[in-house]
Amino acid sequence: MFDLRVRHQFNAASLDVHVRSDARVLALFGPSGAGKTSLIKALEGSFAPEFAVLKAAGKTLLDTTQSIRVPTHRRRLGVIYQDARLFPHMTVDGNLRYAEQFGRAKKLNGAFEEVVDLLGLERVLHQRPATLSGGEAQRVAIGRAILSQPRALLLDEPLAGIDQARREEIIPYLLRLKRELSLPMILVSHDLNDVVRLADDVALIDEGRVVKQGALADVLANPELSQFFGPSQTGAVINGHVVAHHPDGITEIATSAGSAMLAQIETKVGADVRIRVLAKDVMISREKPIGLSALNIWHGSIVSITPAGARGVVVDLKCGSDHILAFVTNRSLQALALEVGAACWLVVKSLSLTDPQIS
Ligand SMILES: Nc1ncnc2c1ncn2[C@@H]1O[C@H](COP(=O)(O)OP(=O)(O)OP(=O)(O)O)[C@@H](O)[C@H]1O
Repeated sequence: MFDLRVRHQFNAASLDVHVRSDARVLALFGPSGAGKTSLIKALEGSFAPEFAVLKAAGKTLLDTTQSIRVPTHRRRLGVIYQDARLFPHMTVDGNLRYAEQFGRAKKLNGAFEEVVDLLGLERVLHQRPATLSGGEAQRVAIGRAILSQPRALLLDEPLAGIDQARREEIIPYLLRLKRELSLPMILVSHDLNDVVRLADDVALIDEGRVVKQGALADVLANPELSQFFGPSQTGAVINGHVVAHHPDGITEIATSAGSAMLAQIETKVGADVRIRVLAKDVMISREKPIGLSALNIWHGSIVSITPAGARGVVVDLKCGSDHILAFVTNRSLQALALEVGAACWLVVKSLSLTDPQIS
């Protein structure tokens, strides 16, 4: 749905990227100054790179080799920035109707009500932007973008200016958009939690280059990238579905690795979830552990062992059809005689399973 090629030399930095994705939600992830915003600006038309071939949802928006340059106002991209940028003198209703009216000549019957409902905006329709919380303002900005009937949504750090509690409030709405609208989206973020919850594909960008791109689970399970993610963020994502909420406050999730138990979540029984298993939270045992308080004990075999810094390695384990990464010190590597092909038991404390969300 996106094919984005950009080359540009700034004074002190250069950008040379080719990002491709057919997924519903593509995340651009990387540190500050990596080049993510420049890519979004090139797409929306506010930055003209020296070389670019930009395609979104089947339409070529810019091709410097063929002098194709769709004017900004005809690119039909809904862009959502860190700040909501609403018209301050209009109510929420006015902001949304403006987008509906000027977005495209053809008004879609029922679309307004549907978007208001989708984003939970009924209660604030008659308020002015100054009286909205950051989360509400962002939801209005998203609604406004959708009502202009874009070919794609570009979300440039939409949650960056919002405190954690409000972020938790917005993410379910973004997941709803993803589920209910057939609109390709690009999410720019430097927060891996947001990427894990929303994206299907991810492109890792650093210093103006693509470090890696592909399906989210594949990229996050790549042990070579532990240097990029760092010791606290390295970890695989596995998919599962909720099997039961037990009376003792534990939710049980079925995964290909086995049952995963975690502190109760609100997601309905049967719903799909994603679970992030951080490499620092996984212990390895050669024997089946007994008498441990940890609730998640899975069996797997070692696929690779990759050096990660001076003190340890990242062990890639295949459990069922999933890959799980574990940080292991060099001392434990020796003591357990870990090697490729060895069968192991993995121990993950229930509370270490993080960020389950509807996928
Ligand atoms: N107009 C410009 N003139 C000079 N350098 C620029 C310009 N725009 C971007 N850059 C440089 O290009 C690099 C990429 O910037 P960009 O804003 O795209 O990064 P980013 O990944 O979006 O970072 P952030 O998350 O901080 O917004 C940076 O080194 C930045 O200083």
